[in-house]
Amino acid sequence: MLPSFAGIEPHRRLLVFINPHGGQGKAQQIWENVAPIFKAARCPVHLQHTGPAESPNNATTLASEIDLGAWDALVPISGDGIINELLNGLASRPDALKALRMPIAPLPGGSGNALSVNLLGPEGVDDLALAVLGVIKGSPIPLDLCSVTHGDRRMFSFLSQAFGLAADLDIGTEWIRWMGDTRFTLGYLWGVFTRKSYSVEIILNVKESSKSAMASAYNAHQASSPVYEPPAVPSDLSMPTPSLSMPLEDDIPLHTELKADLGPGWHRMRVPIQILYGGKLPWVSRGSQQFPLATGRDGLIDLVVVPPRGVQESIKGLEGAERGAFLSSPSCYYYKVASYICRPIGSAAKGYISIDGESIPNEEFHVECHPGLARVMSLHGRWMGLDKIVLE
Ligand SMILES: Nc1ncnc2c1ncn2[C@@H]1O[C@H](COP(=O)(O)OP(=O)(O)OP(=O)(O)O)[C@@H](O)[C@H]1O
Repeated sequence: MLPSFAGIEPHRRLLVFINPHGGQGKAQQIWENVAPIFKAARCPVHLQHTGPAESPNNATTLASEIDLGAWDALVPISGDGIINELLNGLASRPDALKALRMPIAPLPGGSGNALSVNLLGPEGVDDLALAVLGVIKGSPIPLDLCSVTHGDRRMFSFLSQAFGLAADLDIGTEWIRWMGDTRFTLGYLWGVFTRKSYSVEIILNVKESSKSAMASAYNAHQASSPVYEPPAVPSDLSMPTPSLSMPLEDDIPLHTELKADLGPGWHRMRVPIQILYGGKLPWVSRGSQQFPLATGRDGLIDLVVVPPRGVQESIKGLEGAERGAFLSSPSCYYYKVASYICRPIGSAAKGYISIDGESIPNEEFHVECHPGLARVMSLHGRWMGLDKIVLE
């Protein structure tokens, strides 16, 4: 047995979710291809097809009713939308903290498959056998979750919150999902040529804003990170509640321009932007490392803010997306925040807001990060970001 597999219980009991509608509609076929491997590994399996939002087989509803003692992992063959639904279903239970420790072990079956890219890397995500090995022999690692509050609704996000062009290119291209992740590039180009600016008020609790300090911390983390780490248990065992109810109008220094050097503490900006993108994991799709400084387990949200740019500069911004090259651009602002609020203003209040790739109503939303709430089955024991960040 490989040393990395020591301590892994064999014959995992797997609850497999198939979304026949996800991505290019290949989930069923993927299952038929991999089922013999699970049989050979003698993993007891139960298949569950998911249904759309209003159906009783909606993944959120299914996860809220799972018998936790009956399974060792949940295996969605889907995109990131079903993973978001499963996490929200687990989080909705009275025993949420325990339920969220049920590992999610994804097999990529959507169009973006960002969680799988983060677990296996952009090349590894094409290797289905590797993903299957992760289900059978992976180890659970902690996953920070973000609590997103909008109106009177609260949901959990594991991947990203997007506003401006970043949301338009995702939600606005749902109708061409058959293209796979090419739809994101086309959506970006479409947005660059048609809409350039979105007015927004951003209130953020900054922990770090120096790119070089963040890069050094990231490099130290990547160099020192043990491959297998016991899952962290959240210190607060009550479910976290939104806590952004402080008086906003008076107590926060007002910044009318974007600045790179925001000191620690609360800041407010009223600015036109092209992109506002918050996230927890390096990759948002196979071709795009939007949060290259994310370690996935620092209890902070990586927040990228891009001011309006011309067509040429915007297209240049695509260069090196797979290595997060935009990070070196002085016109892209990158912050580590504990929480933030986004308030679309004026005509921007008509655009899309995307949470983990799913659309929510366009209205003010609040985000805060809760470390280590969920578990994901990982073959490598860490997120597959760059080994080292070098600012260009
Ligand atoms: N049987 C079904 N028929 C129609 N829609 C479904 C069905 N099952 C689930 N859904 C819906 O599919 C969406 C999630 O799809 P999924 O995450 O698998 O793929 P995706 O959106 O293409 O992936 P990605 O996020 O990687 O782009 C959710 O909105 C969910 O409600």
